[in-house]
Amino acid sequence: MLDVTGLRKIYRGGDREVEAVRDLTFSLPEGELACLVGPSGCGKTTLLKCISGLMQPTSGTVRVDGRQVTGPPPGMAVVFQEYGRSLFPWLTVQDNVELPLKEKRLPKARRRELVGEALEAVGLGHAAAAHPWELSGGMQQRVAIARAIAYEPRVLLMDEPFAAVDAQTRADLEDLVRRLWKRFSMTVLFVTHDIDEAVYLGQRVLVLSSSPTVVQDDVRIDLDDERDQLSTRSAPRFAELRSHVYAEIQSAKQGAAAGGANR
Ligand SMILES: Nc1ncnc2c1ncn2[C@@H]1O[C@H](COP(=O)(O)OP(=O)(O)OP(=O)(O)O)[C@@H](O)[C@H]1O
Repeated sequence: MLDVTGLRKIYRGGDREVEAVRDLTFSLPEGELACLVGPSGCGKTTLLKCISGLMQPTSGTVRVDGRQVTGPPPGMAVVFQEYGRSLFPWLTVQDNVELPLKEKRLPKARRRELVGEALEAVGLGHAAAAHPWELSGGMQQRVAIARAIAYEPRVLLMDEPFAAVDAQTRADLEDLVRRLWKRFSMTVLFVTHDIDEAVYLGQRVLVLSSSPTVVQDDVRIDLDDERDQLSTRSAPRFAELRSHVYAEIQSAKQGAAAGGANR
């Protein structure tokens, strides 16, 4: 469903060049939930911008469902970290969620149906008439998730979506993402700084090296599909997987400190 091949991105400004992403290749089959972790500044956001067609790579290709991405692809939705800036404060929750569906030119009755279903799915059916500034941070992020879901995406990209919410809300939102992923059968690429979050959520964790970036490791998460914040996180296998991913990230950082000698 998502194929990234030989992706390279160099930022150029004046006489300065930053090679943010060197050579990234990976594929996500339809319906997979994969997490992407890597040291700060390794190019995670750059990668997502290239996948979502917001930015052109310097070389390499991104394909969604076999079609090369040259602009925002149909059937893809993105949830960003900064929910406060991604919702329009002058629109109600209902209108925020409905806006992309108007762009899609769906008839009003269908729009209302999708918005209602998405808000119910994130537990905000009661808040349709509220404005974003009347909601807590966690609720605003659920509105952003509802807006993405209502769009009926086949591919959902999430860029550190829970970085700004408290730990309890974060755990609830993680479980929400897994429920929605199963219910709507989407392909999900979830970017996070948090190793525990990546292992808890993903079927697979892609570990990126430090900049300039390559895929350092691709870890299959062989935990039980039914996950639970208490029992999954206290399972011995969870601890093994998290230690493995942690060690990979440390080695990526050391590789960078020693002159970028990553694989
Ligand atoms: N517009 C830009 N112009 C020049 N350099 C940039 C630009 N955007 C990002 N970079 C550089 O590219 C590299 C990767 O940045 P990016 O934001 O993609 O990393 P990240 O992994 O998302 O970071 P973090 O985990 O800290 O959010 C960094 O060295 C950054 O300084």
